[in-house]
Amino acid sequence: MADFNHRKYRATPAIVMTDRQWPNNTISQAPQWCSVDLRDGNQALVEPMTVQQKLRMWDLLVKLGFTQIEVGFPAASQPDFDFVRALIDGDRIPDNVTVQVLTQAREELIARSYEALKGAKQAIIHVYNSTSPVQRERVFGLERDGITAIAVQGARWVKEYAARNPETKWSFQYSPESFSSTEVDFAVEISDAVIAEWRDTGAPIIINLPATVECASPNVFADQVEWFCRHTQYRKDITVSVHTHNDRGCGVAAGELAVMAGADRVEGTLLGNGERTGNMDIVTMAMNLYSQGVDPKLNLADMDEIIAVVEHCTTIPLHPRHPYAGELVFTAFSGSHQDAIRKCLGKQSENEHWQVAYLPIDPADLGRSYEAVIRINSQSGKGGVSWVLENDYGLQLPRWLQIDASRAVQAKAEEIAGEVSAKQIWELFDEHYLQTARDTELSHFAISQNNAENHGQDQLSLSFQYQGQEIALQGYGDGAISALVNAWQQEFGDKVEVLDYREHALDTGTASQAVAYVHLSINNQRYIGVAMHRDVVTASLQAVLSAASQAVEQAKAA
Ligand SMILES: CC(=O)SCCNC(=O)CCNC(=O)[C@H](O)C(C)(C)COP(=O)(O)OP(=O)(O)OC[C@H]1O[C@@H](n2cnc3c(N)ncnc32)[C@H](O)[C@@H]1OP(=O)(O)O
Ligand SMILES: CC(C)C(=O)C(=O)O
Ligand SMILES: [Mg+2]
Repeated sequence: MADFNHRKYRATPAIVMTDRQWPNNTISQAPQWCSVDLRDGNQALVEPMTVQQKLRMWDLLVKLGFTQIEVGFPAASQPDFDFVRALIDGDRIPDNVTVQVLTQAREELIARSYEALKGAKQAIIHVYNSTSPVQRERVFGLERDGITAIAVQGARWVKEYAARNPETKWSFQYSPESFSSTEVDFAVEISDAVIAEWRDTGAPIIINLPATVECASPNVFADQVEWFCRHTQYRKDITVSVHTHNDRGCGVAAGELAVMAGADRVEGTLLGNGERTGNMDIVTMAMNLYSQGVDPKLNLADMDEIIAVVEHCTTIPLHPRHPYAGELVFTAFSGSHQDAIRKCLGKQSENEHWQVAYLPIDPADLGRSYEAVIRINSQSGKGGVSWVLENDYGLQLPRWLQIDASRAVQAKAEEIAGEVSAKQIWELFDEHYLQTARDTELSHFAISQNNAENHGQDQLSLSFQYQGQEIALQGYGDGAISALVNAWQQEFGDKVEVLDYREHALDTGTASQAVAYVHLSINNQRYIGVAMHRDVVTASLQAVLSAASQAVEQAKAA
C-alpha cells in the first residue's frame, strides 16, 4: 500500500505584496512568442526528433509566423548540432526569424554553441543555471554567491565568444532556471549581475523567468514576475520573458497571468509537448487571445496541419479534448447544448461578434466543419437530431416531428449504448416515416378545382395501394388535404382532424423534391405522416394517407 501522505509536502511561500498591479491588467496585444519545440519539446521525447522531423517542425513554425525559435541545445548532441548547421548551411532561416540555442554556463558548451551558429545572420545565445534553494544546496552544493559566480562567468564567456564572431547580430538570454522555486530577491540579484555583465555590449538582453517546475498556483507566479519587473534595476533595458511548465495543469494560465504581470515574451511549444506534463501550450494561449478579439500574431487557421506535424514529430497523439485542437472540442452531445447551438447559429450573422452558446470560437476559423459540431448519443435531444436531419438531409422538421423523431433516435442510442451516426439517423427516419408512405403508395389522383358543380369546393378522387389492394376514395374540401380527410371520414367513419401541416422544397442535389409533414388526430389519437415527391400536392396527399393508415393498423392491432 502506498504511503499517501500530504504531510510530506509543504506550501510554496506566497509573495508578500499588498500593492500587486497585475490583477487590474488585461492583455490587449500578443506577447513576443518563442517556440521551444525543437529544444525543450525535443529533450522530453522518448526518441528525440531526427533531423528530418526537426526540419518538418521548423518549416511549420516558420509558416505559422514565429520569429524566435529555439532550435536546440547544439552542444548536447551531434543531431542537435547538425540540425542547426542544416538550417544555416541550407539557407533556411528567413531574415525575420532569429534562431536561439540553449547552453549551460560552461565554456566548452558555449564555445560549441557558437560553432554551431557560425554564419547565422542573427541569433540568441541562451545561457542558464539553476538558482533555487534545492538546486543550490542539494545539486550544486553552493551558496548564493557561488551560483551567481557560475551565472556571471557564463555571461562573460557568452560575451567573449560573441565578440569573436562579430558577423552575427547577437542577442543574449539568461534564465535563472527554477525561478518559480527561487526566492525573488535572489532571482533579481543574479539576473542583475548577468545584465551588468552584458550591458556594455549593446546586444539586446532577454531575461527568461522559468516555472521550470510549476509548484504554485498561477497567481503566485504572476506575483513573482511582477516582483521581478518592479525590482530589477534594468527593467527598461531588457525583455522579460517567461517559460512555464504545466505540472499543476496551469501552464497556460501562468503564462497569461505573467503577461498581465509585465512579461513581454512567452516561450512554449505547439500543443504543449515538453518535460513531464509539458511546456506551456502556445496554441492554446494564442487561441485564448484570439477568442478575446486580440490578434495572436500567429496564423493557426490550419489546425489539422499543426496537429499532423506535431504528432509526426513527437509521436505523441493529441488528446481528443485538447483545447481548440482536439477532435471533440467543438462537438456537443448534450441535448440542451445542441438546442442552444442550433438556435444561436441560426441567429448569428456575418458582421457581428461571435455569440454562440457553448462554442467559444467559430470552429470554421480552424478549418473545422459545423457538421462535426453536433453528434448524437443518448444524451442528445430533439435539437441535435433535427440539426443532423436539416444539415445533412435538408429536412426542416416541425417541432412535433422533432419530438417524435428524437424518441426513436434516443431509443436507438440507448440500445447500442453509443453514438448514432447521421446515416443511422436518416435510416431511422426512413424506417419510421417514409416506409409507411411507401406502404400506402398513391396510384393516381385528380382534382377539379372549386366550381359551382362542386358546391364551391375542390373535388378529389384518388386511389392508393394498401396491402395488395387498390383503394379508391372521393371527397370534397377546401383544398386537396381537406378533400382527402373528408373522403376518409366518409369512407371509414373515422373522426379526422388536421392538427398541423407543413411542406418545403428539398434540394436533393439532382432534382428538386418537396417534402410534406402532416400531424393528424384520428379518433382522438395523434399520427404523423411524412412523404416526399417532386410534386408538392402528391407529397401532401401521400403524407395524409401515411398517417391515416397508421390508425388503421392500430385499430387492427387493438
Ligand atoms: C530545465 C531545462 O530544461 S535545462 C536544459 C536541460 N537540457 C538538457 O540537459 C539536455 C541537454 N544536456 C545534455 O545532453 C547534457 O547535460 C550535456 C551534454 C549538455 C552535458 O553533459 P555532461 O557534461 O555529461 O553533464 P551533465 O549535464 O550531467 O552536467 C552536470 C555537470 O554540469 C554542471 N551544470 C549543470 N548545469 C549547469 C549549468 N547550467 N551551468 C553550469 N554548469 C552546470 C553540474 O553542476 C555538473 O557538474 P559536475 O560534473 O561538476 O558535478
Ligand atoms: C532552460 C530553461 C529555460 C528551461 O527549459 C526551464 O527552466 O524549464
Ligand atoms: Mg523548460
